[in-house]
Amino acid sequence: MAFRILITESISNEGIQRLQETPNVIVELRSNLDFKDLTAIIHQFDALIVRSQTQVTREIIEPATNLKIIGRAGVGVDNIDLDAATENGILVVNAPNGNTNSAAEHTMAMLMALSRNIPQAYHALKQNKWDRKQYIGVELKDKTLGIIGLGRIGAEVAYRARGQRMNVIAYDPFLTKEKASKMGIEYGSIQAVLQSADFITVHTPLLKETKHLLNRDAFERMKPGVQIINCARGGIIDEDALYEAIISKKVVGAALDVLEEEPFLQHKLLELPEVIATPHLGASTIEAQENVAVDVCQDILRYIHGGVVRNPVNLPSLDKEFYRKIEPYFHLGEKLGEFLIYLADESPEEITISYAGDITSYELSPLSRKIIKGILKRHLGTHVNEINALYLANRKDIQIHESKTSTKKGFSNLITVELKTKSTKRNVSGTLLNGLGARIVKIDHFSVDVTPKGHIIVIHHTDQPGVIGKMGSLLANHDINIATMQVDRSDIGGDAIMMLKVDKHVEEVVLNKLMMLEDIHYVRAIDL
Ligand SMILES: NC(=O)c1ccc[n+]([C@@H]2O[C@H](COP(=O)([O-])OP(=O)(O)OC[C@H]3O[C@@H](n4cnc5c(N)ncnc54)[C@H](O)[C@@H]3O)[C@@H](O)[C@H]2O)c1
Ligand SMILES: O=C(O)[C@H](O)COP(=O)(O)O
Repeated sequence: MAFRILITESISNEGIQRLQETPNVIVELRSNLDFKDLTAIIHQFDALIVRSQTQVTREIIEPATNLKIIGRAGVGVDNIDLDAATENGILVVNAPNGNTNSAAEHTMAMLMALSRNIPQAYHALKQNKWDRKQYIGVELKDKTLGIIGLGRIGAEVAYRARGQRMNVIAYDPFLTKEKASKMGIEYGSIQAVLQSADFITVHTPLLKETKHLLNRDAFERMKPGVQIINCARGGIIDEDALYEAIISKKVVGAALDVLEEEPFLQHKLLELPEVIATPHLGASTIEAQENVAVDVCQDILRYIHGGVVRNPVNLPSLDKEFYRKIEPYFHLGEKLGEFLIYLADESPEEITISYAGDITSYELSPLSRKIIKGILKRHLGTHVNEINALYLANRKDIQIHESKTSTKKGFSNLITVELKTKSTKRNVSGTLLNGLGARIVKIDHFSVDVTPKGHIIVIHHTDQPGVIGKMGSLLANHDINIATMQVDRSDIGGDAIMMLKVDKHVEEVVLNKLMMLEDIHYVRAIDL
C-alpha cells in the first residue's frame, strides 16, 4: 500500500521532490483546505506536513485514523495539539534548526527599522510627504537590548546585537552567568531585563508559562521609552497591555512579526503609528524554507524506511549511533513484554523494569517504552506504539517503576520485567548473549534458556516421573512436534517448569487436555 502524505501549506520543492521521488509514496499538495475539508479527508493520509497556519487540533487528529506522523516545516509546534497526537500514537517531528538564522536576521531588521522609523518614513514618502523631523530615530550603539529566551534564535540575536555595539542582557531559565559571560552578554533575572532594557525582544516558544509573559505588570516595570520586538509567537505579549502601554507613551515603539490571531488584518495595534509589523515573515527566506522543507521531508522518509527520526517532538530523540547499539535490546524488550502478559490472568496494576549490567550505561527510557508496548499490545492491539505506550499505561492506572544497577547479575546485561496484578506477581528476565542473540533466561525463580520467538508452551507441574512422557504423547496425538524443551525445578519432587518450543500454534482444546493431566497445574501457549 502506498504511503500518502498531505501537505497543507506552501513548502519548498527541495523537500517535496525528495518525497515524490520515493517509490510508493503519494504526495498531495492542498493549500486551500479549510478546517471542515481537512477533517473530512485526513483519514486518507499516513502523514501530514504543515507550517504555522494549519491548526492541527484534536478535532483534526481524532478522525485521522491512518495518520502516523505529523511534520512541522519549522520550529513552533503550538499549532499542533501534541497531547492529542501522543495519545493517538502519532509521531510529531519538526525542523528546529533550519530557520534560526533567518528569524534572527528578521529580528535585527525589525530592530533597526523600529529604531529609525524606516517603515513609517517610507510610507510617508510614498504619499509624497518629505518629513525629516518627524522620523528622527535613536542609535542602537550603547543601548541595552533585553532578550527573553536565549535559545537558538535568541543567542543569534545576541551575537548580532553585540556586532551593533549594543549591551545585551538576557534571561532564560537555562542561562548561567558563566555562559552569558562567554557570550559577552549580561545574565539577568526577568525583572532585571525588564527594568534595564531600552529594547526588549522575546524568543521563547508559546507555552502555558510564556503566555502573556509581557503583561500589564511587566510593562509597568519597564523603562519609559522602551521599544518591543516580537518575532517569536503571538500570545507571548498581552496585546491589550501593549496597546495601553503605547497609548500611555510608556512604550514608544513595537515591531511585531506575529500576533495572537493570524492572519492579522485590521488589528487595533496596527492602527498605531508606533507599531510596525510584518505578516509572520521571520522564516520566510529561500534558504530557511529550503532547509526546513528538506529537514522535515528527510525525517518523514526516515520514518517510512524504519530509521531514526532526527527531530522528534513527542518522543525522546535518539542519536544514530545510540540507536544502532540499543536496537537489539528493543526487540528483546518488546518480546519480554509480550511474553509476560500471557502469564498474567488479571489486569496489570504495576510494571517494574529492572536493568542490570552493561546496558545501564544507555539512556533506557526508549527501551522501557518498547517493553510497555509489548505488555499492552495483547489487549490494546496494534494501536499501541512507543509514542503512546506511557500515556495508555497511565490512562489504565498502571504504575511504572524502573531501576538500574551496573552490577552484573550472572549475565553481562539483564532485563527483568515484573508484572503485578491484584493477586500475583510474575516476572521474566532476558539477555542478549554475545553472538547468540536474545534469550529468555528466567521465569519467576526458574532458570531457562529460550529464544523469544515462535510458539512456546509454558507448563508448571510437580516434578514427578512420567509427567513429561504423558505430556509428550498428548502433543504427539495432536500432531504437535516439540522442537526444543527446557525443564527446571525448585527441588526434587517440588515445583517445576517446562518450556516447550513447538512448530505450530497450540489450540485451546489441546491446552485444556494438557491441564487435565495429573501433576500439571498451569499451561500457557504463547505465540511470539
Ligand atoms: N517569526 C517566525 O517566523 C519564527 C521563526 C522561527 C522561530 N520562531 C519562534 O521563535 C521561538 C524560539 O525559537 P528557537 O528556535 O530559538 O527555540 P529554542 O527552543 O532554541 O529557544 C527557546 C528558548 O526559550 C527559553 N524559554 C522557555 N521558557 C522561557 C521563559 N518562561 N522565560 C525565558 N525563556 C524561556 C528556553 O529555555 C529556550 O532556551 C519559537 O516560538 C518559534 O516558533 C518564529
Ligand atoms: O516557528 C516557526 O518555525 C516560524 O514561526 C515559522 O513559521 P512558518 O513556517 O509558518 O513561516
